[in-house]
Amino acid sequence: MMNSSPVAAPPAIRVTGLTVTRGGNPVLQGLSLDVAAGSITGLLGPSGCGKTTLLRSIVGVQKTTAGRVEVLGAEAGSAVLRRRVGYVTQAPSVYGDLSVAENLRYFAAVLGAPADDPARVIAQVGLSAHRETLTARLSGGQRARVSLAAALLGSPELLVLDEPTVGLDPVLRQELWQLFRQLADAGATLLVSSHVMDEAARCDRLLLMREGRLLADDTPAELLSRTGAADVDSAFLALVAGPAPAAAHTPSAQAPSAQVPSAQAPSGKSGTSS
Ligand SMILES: Nc1ncnc2c1ncn2[C@@H]1O[C@H](COP(=O)(O)OP(=O)(O)OP(=O)(O)O)[C@@H](O)[C@H]1O
Repeated sequence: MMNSSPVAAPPAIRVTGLTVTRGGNPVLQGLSLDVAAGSITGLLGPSGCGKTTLLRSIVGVQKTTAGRVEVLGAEAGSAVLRRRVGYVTQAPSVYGDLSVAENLRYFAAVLGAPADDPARVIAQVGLSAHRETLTARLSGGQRARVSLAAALLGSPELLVLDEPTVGLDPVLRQELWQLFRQLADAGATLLVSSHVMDEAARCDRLLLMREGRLLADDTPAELLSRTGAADVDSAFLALVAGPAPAAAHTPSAQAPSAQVPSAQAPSGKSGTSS
């Protein structure tokens, strides 16, 4: 007889027992989580809780002490992931002395992305009117969008975005979240960190972190109903005040693994560091 139960798609990211120490301090403490493919997952938590460190571990540029990080079925940082993962760091990593279009043409050439990709990604981030402007003359928010555009080159399957909406006005934030949704609808997986809790409602799933541990891994609706809170800010406070953090779930199956480190980073930064 055929088994009619649906087969769960493998997660885009699987983190198992991840421990990271930076400057002698434990920053991530045995973190386990899955990120579903084709969805937007928000990574939320107060400044210093370890969000960037987790994202760096996922793109393979962070030295880890223990545990395992698998991305799209390969070991985080594997060479095979170079064109499949886009990463936007908090600091825009583009050249100030090149125009927007020159930056994008340069990164497209480095990545071997299609020749018409620069124009596509410039339009996606709403910078077509500034394509010939020197990047150093752009506002902070515009520069951040050039960085985002670079990460969109080659249409990566996974986008890891570290606080992509910081410093943007509400209209631009809304437009970027619409873009994130379009990308997820087209099948991409997005992991987006933020400490703006009101962005949480735009995500399919939320990972709430505190002091290197996972406080919650829920949909926005589950998080609110579980805590009885009216918004994510209050839910976070309720969880902090609660008796014990929700246990981080342990993934039940292992995805296939692969080899060697290095991830697509617009700045061309590579290698791991503490
Ligand atoms: N290069 C480093 N050396 C030593 N400790 C570090 C280093 N970078 C970060 N840390 C420490 O690691 C911890 C987590 O930092 P991380 O940048 O991951 O936090 P975050 O949640 O992303 O914060 P924010 O929201 O402010 O960006 C912090 O306590 C920070 O002081």
